[in-house]
Amino acid sequence: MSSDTDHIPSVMYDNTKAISYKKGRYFGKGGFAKCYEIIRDNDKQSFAGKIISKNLIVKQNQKEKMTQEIQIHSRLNHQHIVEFFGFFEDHDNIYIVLELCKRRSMMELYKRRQVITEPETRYYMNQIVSGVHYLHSHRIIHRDLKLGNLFLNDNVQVKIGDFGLAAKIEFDGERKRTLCGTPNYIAPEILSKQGHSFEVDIWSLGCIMYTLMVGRPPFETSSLKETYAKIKKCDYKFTIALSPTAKHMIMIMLQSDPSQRPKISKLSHHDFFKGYCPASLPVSCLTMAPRFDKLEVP
Ligand SMILES: CC[C@@H]1C(=O)N(C)c2cnc(-c3ccc[nH]3)nc2N1C1CCCC1
Repeated sequence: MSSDTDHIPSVMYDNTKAISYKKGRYFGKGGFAKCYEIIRDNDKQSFAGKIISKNLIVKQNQKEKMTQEIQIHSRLNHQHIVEFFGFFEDHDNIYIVLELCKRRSMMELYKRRQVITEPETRYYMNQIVSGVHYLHSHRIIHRDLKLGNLFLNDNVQVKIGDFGLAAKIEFDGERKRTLCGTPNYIAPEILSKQGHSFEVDIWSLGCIMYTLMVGRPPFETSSLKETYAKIKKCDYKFTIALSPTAKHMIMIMLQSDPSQRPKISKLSHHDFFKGYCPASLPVSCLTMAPRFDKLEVP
């Protein structure tokens, strides 16, 4: 609930770096945060600001989660991860300064297009897999990979964001037991509290690829309880014809047994990526299906 005690000033000061920002247009809510475009005064560069009222994070564990998100995100540096520019606070709020992704996220793309072509799916999955490979090689699990966290910049490049549920694997073989929050594409081992690790992100990637190519999430039903039952039984069907390699790639990611799912390093070599993959996509692809003249040689 948005309490009206939130006071978000029109000018925000980062006293540690002596930088000030002007508050721009409102983007919407992201968890506890109210999100705005913020414009840096000295060079007029625009950023995405995540502004969290201190009234909302009073409990110790909420403070710890906030610190964990900042601690994890601030150390990341990759072409397909949202850039983290810094954070600061004043009496009322905590401010997180992030890369502005002008084309918002793949959720908007999905809402406009419903389904996308195989070449487009290769283009997006290639970038998402590259970003997740970086995370896993730095022992970070994202744990909430979903279309709304896959941001798009003006060049239609994917940027993985929102590390609010992310965790660091501290030692080999560590299985996380708790997850405070509800991931959108939640893996079966989280539901059955078996302990979880990197494999949950592979499950989410399977859900993302299925949703992009079929036009709806694999386990969607009218109630959360029913959806969880389908996830536990791994009960999903392909209701439209996909190419054999696309179907195979989705199937190996959507396996109940986490140990059977491919590691992220293996995924990038899957046969699915051997088909035509555009080097870039025009912004028109966010609203209309493209026609690729380099169609696959039969
Ligand atoms: C700041 C939070 C979140 C985010 O993490 N990023 C990187 C982001 C970037 N550009 C945008 C952006 C919105 C409109 C143009 N760009 N939005 C971002 N969001 C949205 C804001 C509302 C929910 C999640």
